[in-house]
Amino acid sequence: MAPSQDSFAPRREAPLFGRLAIIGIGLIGSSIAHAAKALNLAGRVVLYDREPEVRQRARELGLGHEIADSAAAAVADADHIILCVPVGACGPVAAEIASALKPGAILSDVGSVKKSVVEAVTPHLPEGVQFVPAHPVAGTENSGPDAGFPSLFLNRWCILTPAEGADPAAIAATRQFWEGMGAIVEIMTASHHDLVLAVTSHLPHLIAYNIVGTAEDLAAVTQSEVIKFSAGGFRDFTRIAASDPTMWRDVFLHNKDAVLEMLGRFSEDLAVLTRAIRFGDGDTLHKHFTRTRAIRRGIVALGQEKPETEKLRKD
Ligand SMILES: NC(=O)c1ccc[n+]([C@@H]2O[C@H](COP(=O)([O-])OP(=O)(O)OC[C@H]3O[C@@H](n4cnc5c(N)ncnc54)[C@H](O)[C@@H]3O)[C@@H](O)[C@H]2O)c1
Ligand SMILES: O=C(O)C(=O)C[C@]1(C(=O)O)C=C[C@@H](O)C=C1
Repeated sequence: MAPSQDSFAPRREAPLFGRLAIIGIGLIGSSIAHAAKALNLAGRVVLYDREPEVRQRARELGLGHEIADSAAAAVADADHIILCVPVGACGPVAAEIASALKPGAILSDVGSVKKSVVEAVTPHLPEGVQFVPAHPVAGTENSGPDAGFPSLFLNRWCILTPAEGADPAAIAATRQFWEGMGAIVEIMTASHHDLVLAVTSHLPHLIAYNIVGTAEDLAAVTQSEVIKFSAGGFRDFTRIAASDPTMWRDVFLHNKDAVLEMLGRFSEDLAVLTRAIRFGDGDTLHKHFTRTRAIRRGIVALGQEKPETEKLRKD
């Protein structure tokens, strides 16, 4: 059974926004739709996706209050608009909806990369529309309109990266919206966001994509036993490596500099471990593994580990 509405965040008595428009009905767009409707964060939740079969599925699932047939129709008269499309599509979608945005509206997004999204969206912003970029650091390896669930953002970070001088009221409303879905909001610059996420999210995905590909390439040598014996660490990598190819292609193309910087550091550190193994330097290995174990325990102590959310999802 899905968690009851009140079990993950309190329902608002009065909606925060009159009309919320969500462009892109995948994992994140459908999760926001579930939560915003259940928690009364918006009086009317309108969704649009460029794929007709996704719109059809969203209707069958009863997502939001209405599925629009064009992006312009979805955003017309909307107070808050969230782009939930792959990062490479944010600029083109902003161009598509620009003339339909009403003055005073707050435009936002959920992209996993922030600097390139800001650069792509800002030139299309009409006078009187505020852009408050957001990135909920919450997700799964699943995509599409069936993948969403309302408690996805509960106790997870949501990073806002407003430009210097952005309207404080628009930032405050965006913060309230994400806090309303149970997220913990932090504000930083887009560049800093991209550097931090390169190491905490983008690099781990690249490593997972790489190791699963390598194992597959070695199938002949291992007699395909990678699949049979993949109960432990490798299985965790396969979950991550099952993440959406379009989304992750865009992440790496749009956070190139930060990912390459972190990949360089990663390769240097890997060389140190490689040397320790080659020369039987157990002390170096033991010290390193002790340090990383402490990091994991710190994350668990901070409550940033996922099982809580996963559990809610399965209930
Ligand atoms: N998946 C995650 O774990 C996760 C977590 C946080 C943020 N994000 C970010 O959220 C965004 C969406 O990711 P998702 O996982 O929901 O992806 P998804 O693949 O589940 O959904 C994306 C949807 O966008 C639609 N779309 C693509 N281009 C479009 C366009 N031009 N106009 C209208 N619709 C369009 C697609 O048809 C698809 O239905 C991405 O920018 C991603 O970086 C993802
Ligand atoms: O848990 C997962 O499946 C995720 O990959 C989620 C994850 C992450 O790296 O933490 C992936 C990309 C998003 O931008 C935010 C969250």
